[in-house]
Amino acid sequence: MPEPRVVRHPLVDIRLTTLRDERTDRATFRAAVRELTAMVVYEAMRDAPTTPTEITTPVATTTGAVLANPPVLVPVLRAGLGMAEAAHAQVPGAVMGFVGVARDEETLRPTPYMASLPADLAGIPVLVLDPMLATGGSMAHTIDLLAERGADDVTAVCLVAAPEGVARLGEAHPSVEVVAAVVDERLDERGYIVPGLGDAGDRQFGAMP
Ligand SMILES: O=P(O)(O)OC[C@H]1O[C@H](OP(=O)(O)OP(=O)(O)O)[C@H](O)[C@@H]1O
Ligand SMILES: O=c1cc[nH]c(=O)[nH]1
Ligand SMILES: [Mg+2]
Repeated sequence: MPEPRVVRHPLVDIRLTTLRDERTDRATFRAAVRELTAMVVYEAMRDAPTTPTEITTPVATTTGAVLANPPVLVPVLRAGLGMAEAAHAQVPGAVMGFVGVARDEETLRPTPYMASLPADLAGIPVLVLDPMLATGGSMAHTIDLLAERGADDVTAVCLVAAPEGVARLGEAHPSVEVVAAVVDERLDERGYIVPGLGDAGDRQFGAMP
């Protein structure tokens, strides 16, 4: 597995600071998730091949570009839902699939509850959207579902990743690339990323009763 690709930029750093700050309210947190997602998806698509296309401007004809192989976007519910619109805005032609998985906070194992994905993903780039890569269990489960459908070009697009999750993905799915806004220090004893930002789902949508 390649080293995770981290987006180094002051505009990334200031939004990460907003996300990390416990005083940030829900609406501001969601806005920072959207803004940061645009930047991380931009980086994740850096090497996407394009096909030349002839167009005419008001002044002259010229050669433009279209994506040769648009990706499928797969937000992981709930927290990844906050990334979906911003990622779609970057890649408007993308098809979107959905995976629902909640981590059992006792065992830290992923509990799947839904999947709505294209049946055949062979040869199609897939960007999985989840703000948090902690133990890596939720992402590994999602990529298992994609692999069952033939996916062979998967990128995990995260905002905050832990070294433990990156390592686990490297073992379970060595060909998967991780693109993140930051790789933090470690997990704590409850499986939370340190320093992290807390529970990304709760901070966007509220704690589940
Ligand atoms: O790498 P892991 O140890 O599996 O943890 C990461 C997962 O935890 C969070 O979701 P959560 O389970 O809290 O569900 P939610 O999005 O509904 O809040 C996060 O969005 C990831 O999906
Ligand atoms: O720090 C963490 C770990 C898992 N899920 C989150 O939302 N945050
Ligand atoms: Mg959560």
